[in-house]
Order: sequence, then C-alpha cells, then structure tokens
Amino acid sequence: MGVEVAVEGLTKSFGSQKIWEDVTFTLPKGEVSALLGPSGTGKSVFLKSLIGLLRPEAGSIHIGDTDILQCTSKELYEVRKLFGVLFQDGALFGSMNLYDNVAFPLREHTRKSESEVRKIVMEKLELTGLTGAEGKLPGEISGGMRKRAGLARALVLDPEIILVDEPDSGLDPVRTTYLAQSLIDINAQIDATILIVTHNINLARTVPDNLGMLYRKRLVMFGPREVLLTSEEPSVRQFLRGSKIGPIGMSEEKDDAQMREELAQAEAGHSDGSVGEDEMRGVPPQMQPTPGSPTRQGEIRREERVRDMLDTLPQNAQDAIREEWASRGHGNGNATAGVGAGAAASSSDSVDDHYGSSAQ
Ligand SMILES: Nc1ncnc2c1ncn2[C@@H]1O[C@H](COP(=O)(O)OP(=O)(O)OP(=O)(O)O)[C@@H](O)[C@H]1O
Repeated sequence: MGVEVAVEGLTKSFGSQKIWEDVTFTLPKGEVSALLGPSGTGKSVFLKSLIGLLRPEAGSIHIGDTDILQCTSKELYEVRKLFGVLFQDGALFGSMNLYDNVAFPLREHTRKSESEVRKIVMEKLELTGLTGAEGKLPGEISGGMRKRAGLARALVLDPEIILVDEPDSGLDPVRTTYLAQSLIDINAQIDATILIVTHNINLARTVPDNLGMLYRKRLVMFGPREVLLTSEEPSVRQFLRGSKIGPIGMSEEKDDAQMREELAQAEAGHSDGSVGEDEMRGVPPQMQPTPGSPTRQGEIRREERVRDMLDTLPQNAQDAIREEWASRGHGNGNATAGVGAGAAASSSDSVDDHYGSSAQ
C-alpha cells in the first residue's frame, strides 16, 4: 500500500525569489491527487522537493514517518526507493533501448538476476502497452510511447508513491486519456499514492480523488476534488475555464486597470475563447479502473475519509458529494457499499489534520 505524504509549512526560495511559502497538505495514502497551477508557480519545484532533489528552507515533508528535511542521507536514500517518478519527457537514456531503460533502476538498485530483471521489465512493459517495442530506441518511438516507457521505468521498483509531472505534455487528448487510464489502473493494482502535477483541466476534473492549486506563491486550496471543482474562488474559476477574465494574467498576476479593461471587453461581447462558465460548473464522473481491474482501495478509503469530514466542507462541495453518492445508490451518506459501518467513527483526523488551513 502507498504511504502518506504530509507536507507542513513548506517554503522554498531561490536566492531572493520566493517560489511558494507555507504550503501545508497531506496526500492520503493510496489515493490519486493532482496539483494545478499556472505556469511558473513552482509545481515542478514542488515535486523535486518531495523526492529530496531540492531543499526547501522551512517546513517538513513526512514520507510515512520520516521527515526528509531532517533525516540522514542514508535515510533519504531509503525513502527515495519508495518513489517512482514520471518526468515530463520520460527522461529516458537516448542510447539505450526501451528494455534497458526500464531495466536500469533494477540493475542499479537491486541485486536481481538478469532472469528476474527480465520478468519484471516484461511485466511492466505489458502493463504500459509496450510489449514488442522493447528493442526500440527512444528516438524511434512517439512521444506517447516515450511517456509510457517512462511510466514503466517508474514502476519497476514497486513504488509506494508515484509522482507524475505533466502527463499530458506533448500528448494529444486521446493519448493523454490513455495515460491517465494507465495511472488509475496502476493505482487499482498496486494501491500506490499518486501525485500528478498538471495544467490539463480535463485530467484534473476527471482523474484525481483530491485536487489542489498553487497560485501567488500559496496553496490556494487542497482537498477532495469536489471542493475545488465547485469553488467560487476567482483564481480557481478562471483557471478551470481558461479565461482571461480574473486575477491571473500573462505574468503571474495583473493590475486593476488591466482587469477593468478585459472585463469591459468581455461585457462588450469580445470572446476570449474560454470555456463557458456553465460548462465548467459541477463535478464530472471520475475515471474508473478498466473493467476487470481490482477495486481501488484508495477510493474506498477516500469515501470513509470524506464521510468523516463532510460537514466541514463548503456547502457546494457537500451537495456535489451527496449527489454523487446518491447516483451510485449510496443513500444520503449513512451507508457505503464496501465500507465497514464503523469506518466513519474510526478516524479521529479532522479536516485540518488532513488538509491544513488551506482546505475550504
Ligand atoms: N534550480 C533552480 N534554480 C533557480 N530557479 C529555479 C530552479 N528551478 C526552478 N526555478 C524557478 O522556479 C520557478 C518555478 O518553476 P517550475 O518549473 O517549478 O514551475 P511550474 O509551475 O512547474 O511551471 P510549468 O507549469 O510551466 O512547468 C520558475 O520561476 C523557475 O525559473
């Protein structure tokens, strides 16, 4: 099962440039979470901080019981083995064929025999739909295949946490959906904790259990996906619609004069090409594992968790969650298929424990 990742009061600067500050939230174990944010808000820096490649100057990052900002380098080495990371471009070695690329972490970090390595590599290549392509070089295959090879390589050490940096970059919408489906299926199969960093709104709306957004050097919010998707926060609504109207500008933020001018243009009928407000309202159904996959344990645990905190969530989010449960025949929140009746009482965690003060 995946481990919990708890980030508290995290602040990162490069010299005098503050990237983000006081970021607090928890990735629940075995659930799929996504972090949204305009370009340059430090999402990749955040991922690199989680695996100890960059060092924030304040706060803590607990991976299970270990605070990676306080631990020894030996402990950090052990913690890193829990991670599988899919970088934007797949980060494959150009001179190695796919088989050797995927085998690389096994040969580097384990003492497995070549026949054991072969068994694992072929299994992961099959899982990511790459059987038959193992002899190809990265330069000979499409961007989508490179991503999947990167994913296969991220999976060979049986990670408990999978970090995915912009899974859609360089992919068309159909291939992005296939990759997202792979992530959901993998979550069902190995119950790993998954964090996806993305600006793909469709993916953010349909794939994760939990959703957050970084903006203006802060975590605007993080919590069950229904909270962000029904939020009235102007930056969140603007981002979801991809509209020019709102506080987010071409560079990080804009001034009042520009905001007034853009609003006047919109009122005069000038379209900025964004998705209509009504189209972006509501919570679409979540992507499910491919039929025949194991039940997603993260989804069951999430339901228990959300049930515990339901009354603390904004009304819009509560309504969306209750509606979704009702559509699945889960009644008004008092009964859950597949979840023990004692579950709601078993956790003492409050919404603040899970999501910090930024949960809304
Ligand atoms: N090693 C570094 N040294 C100095 N500045 C850095 C370093 N890495 C990132 N930055 C800066 O941190 C900021 C955030 O970068 P980051 O790549 O994390 O943004 P992002 O949200 O992932 O953007 P995008 O969505 O466009 O990929 C940028 O201003 C970048 O220049």
